[in-house]
Amino acid sequence: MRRKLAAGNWKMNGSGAALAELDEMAKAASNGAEILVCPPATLIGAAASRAPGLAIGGQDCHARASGAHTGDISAAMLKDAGASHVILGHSERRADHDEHDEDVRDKCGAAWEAGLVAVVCVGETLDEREASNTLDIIAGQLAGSIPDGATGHNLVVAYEPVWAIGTGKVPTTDQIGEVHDFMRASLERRFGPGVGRSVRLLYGGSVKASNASDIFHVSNVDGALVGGASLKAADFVPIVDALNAVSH
Ligand SMILES: O=C(CO)COP(=O)(O)O
Repeated sequence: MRRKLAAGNWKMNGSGAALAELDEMAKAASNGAEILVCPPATLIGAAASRAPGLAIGGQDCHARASGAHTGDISAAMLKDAGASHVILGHSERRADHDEHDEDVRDKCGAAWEAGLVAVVCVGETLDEREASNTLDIIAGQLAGSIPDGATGHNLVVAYEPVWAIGTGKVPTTDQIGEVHDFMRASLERRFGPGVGRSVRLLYGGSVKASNASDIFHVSNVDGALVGGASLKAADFVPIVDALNAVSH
């Protein structure tokens, strides 16, 4: 059985005052699903101290352990600050920082070296979907962004269609199911059935309380990676509740 995971990506939002939101989120953490919050790096230490019942993650790490990389943060530093997870290869990093699959793969290796769980993001653009290239894009990103050595403990994969992020547009449940079943089969083929079946697969892109339940009933959806609706406990906790209400 894969433990369900509700993950929040705060992106570049939140100052110290936002940490109060974690208190209500932490209360929801005893009901089954694991809850992961990835605040800006400046808040990781305080978030981890304030809400020990939540998993706390970074939103990126450098591929190297240390060195002359001004402004960057290593995986070991995230771990030292209290993080247990790190989001890697988010489409905003791929677009804004010119990150490619090889970069994500190197960062993933660094995350594992530091003992962090990597939440590797994949997803097609609207042009790619309209050209019927979605599964090819996902196959390439999975193969290129995940190093050998994945396990159900060190890897989570998030399917985030770029066109669904922050837009209010959500794929149909059939479209989500097609990609998630495809990702499951790809992981089983590459890493073997045991590992392939144990890696958790999240859907991300305009998840809200109103659509969460339908999404969580899709096969091979083990949870969500939530952006805007993870900033406030009043929005995020109902999503966690919807996840806990699903029995598959
Ligand atoms: O990018 C996302 C999470 O990583 C999704 O963002 P939204 O939930 O705001 O669409």
